[in-house]
Amino acid sequence: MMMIVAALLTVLITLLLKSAFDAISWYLLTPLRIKRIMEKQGVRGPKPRFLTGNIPDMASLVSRAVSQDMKHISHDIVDRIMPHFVAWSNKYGKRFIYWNGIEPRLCLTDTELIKQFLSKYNSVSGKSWQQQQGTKHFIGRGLLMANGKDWYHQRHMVAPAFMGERLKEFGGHMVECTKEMIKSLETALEFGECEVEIGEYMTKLTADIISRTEFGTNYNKGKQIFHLLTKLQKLVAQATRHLCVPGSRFFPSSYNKEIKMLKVEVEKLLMEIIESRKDCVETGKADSFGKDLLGILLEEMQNKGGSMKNLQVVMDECKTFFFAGHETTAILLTWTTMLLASNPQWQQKVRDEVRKVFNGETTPPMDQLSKLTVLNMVINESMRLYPPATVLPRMVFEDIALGDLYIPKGLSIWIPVLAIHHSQELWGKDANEFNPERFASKSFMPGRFLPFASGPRNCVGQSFAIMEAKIILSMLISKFSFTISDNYKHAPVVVLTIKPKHGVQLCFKPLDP
Ligand code: HEM
Repeated sequence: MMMIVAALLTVLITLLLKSAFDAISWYLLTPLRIKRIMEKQGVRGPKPRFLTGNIPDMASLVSRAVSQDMKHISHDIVDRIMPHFVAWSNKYGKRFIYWNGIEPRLCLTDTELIKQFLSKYNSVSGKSWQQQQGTKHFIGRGLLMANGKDWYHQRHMVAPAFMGERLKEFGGHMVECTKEMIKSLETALEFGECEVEIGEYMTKLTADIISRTEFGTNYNKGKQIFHLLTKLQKLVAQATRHLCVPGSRFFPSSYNKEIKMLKVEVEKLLMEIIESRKDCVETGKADSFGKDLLGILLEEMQNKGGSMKNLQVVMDECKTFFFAGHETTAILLTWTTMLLASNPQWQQKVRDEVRKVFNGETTPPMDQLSKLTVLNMVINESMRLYPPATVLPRMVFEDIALGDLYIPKGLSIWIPVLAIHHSQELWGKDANEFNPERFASKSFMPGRFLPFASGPRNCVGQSFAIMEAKIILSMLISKFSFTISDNYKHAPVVVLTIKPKHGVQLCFKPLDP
């Protein structure tokens, strides 16, 4: 008996010692090692605090910078959105290191190194533990958060859904949903409302489009799921703030409990859709799982033997695509309409082009979308000035050599997309002006325009998003003219993506048919 107790105690003590060593290594030794290696190479940065690193400094700089609205519409917003980047790059130079909690991050603005890193080192870099943990209950290990072999497999599974004929089929959903949005705008105008907060319309529209793309005929249940996911996203964002406190994810806090409850509810609804699709195929009512994204994922799962693990991947993927594909596109559309409303000459140029390409049709001919080159220039300029994803963080999992830098395993590379997009050095003196003409020539420097990231791990939904933006904007602009309302207050802020704090109020006028 004594021997069993002694053996159990030994195991327990060994486990405790191992956990203590892992925690010390994770919270102290590894970060200090990285700091020393980077300092030897002349890369310095602000002094971190225990556990929270530079998070409190960032939070206070940002909250001061965005405390007031801007006096007028100016696109000179880097000081406002990334005051910490401006302060630290002025003090420590173009490359500096700062601490997101216990995670050291190397800020990199050198376009050549960025290009090299994103294209060459994809297989040894990815999403950090902190990023994965922060989104675990929300999007799980879907494509956006997967690493290594899992990422490779998932990417190859979903990529075909966003190419060629499949993409064109999704275009049909986009046109139908946009028609409904235009109808509701017309109804609002008939009731005498000429001022509209366009962000709300765009958010609803892109959510409708992604629900139909993912769930086809189960679209209404899809919308219910996405409503719950939006709630879940807000709670998860709150919980993420405490991730630097060891063990915080196990705290029985009210939001941790609510997160778990919502997750269960979302997955229950997803399972109902999946089970009904499987039933239809098994009973011969349908000969495939469907042509929507869920159908493609289920087909793939069946080919792989269909274990419970795969089922979890399918559910995580459905949640990921809603998250990654809906808010980003809504934001792009909201900023682009704001830019077109405040630049009437460009609005007219786009309208003239759209009329020529539509050639009397009320809906865009799918095979002619590539001819909307002026609109494409405007969309690019909008994403340059207001990139929905303002930063790209990637963790390095193996020691690598990047240009003249030796990057140790465990360091995250932090690419400040917004600052790069506004750099006068890279874009010229008018970097903060709206000038779509700069995109007239296709030969722009690689590494300086990164709205969709670049390299093998770029945005898999890029063509989908551009097609969606072209369809929505072309249909909108051929029906209405719009100007900025006097009530619009320019106040970009970052809440995950870069958003207008008070929305974008526009005055709409129907055009003669
Ligand atoms: C204007 C719209 C969009 C922008 C600006 C955008 C931007 C991005 C960026 C910057 C990334 C890389 C993120 C990172 O690795 O940290 C990304 C990845 C991703 N995006 Fe998008 N995106 C947009 C629309 C979409 C749409 C419409 C979908 C799907 C329907 C989508 C699905 C994804 C997925 C699944 C990933 C992860 C890809 C991977 O890791 O392999 N995105 N997006």
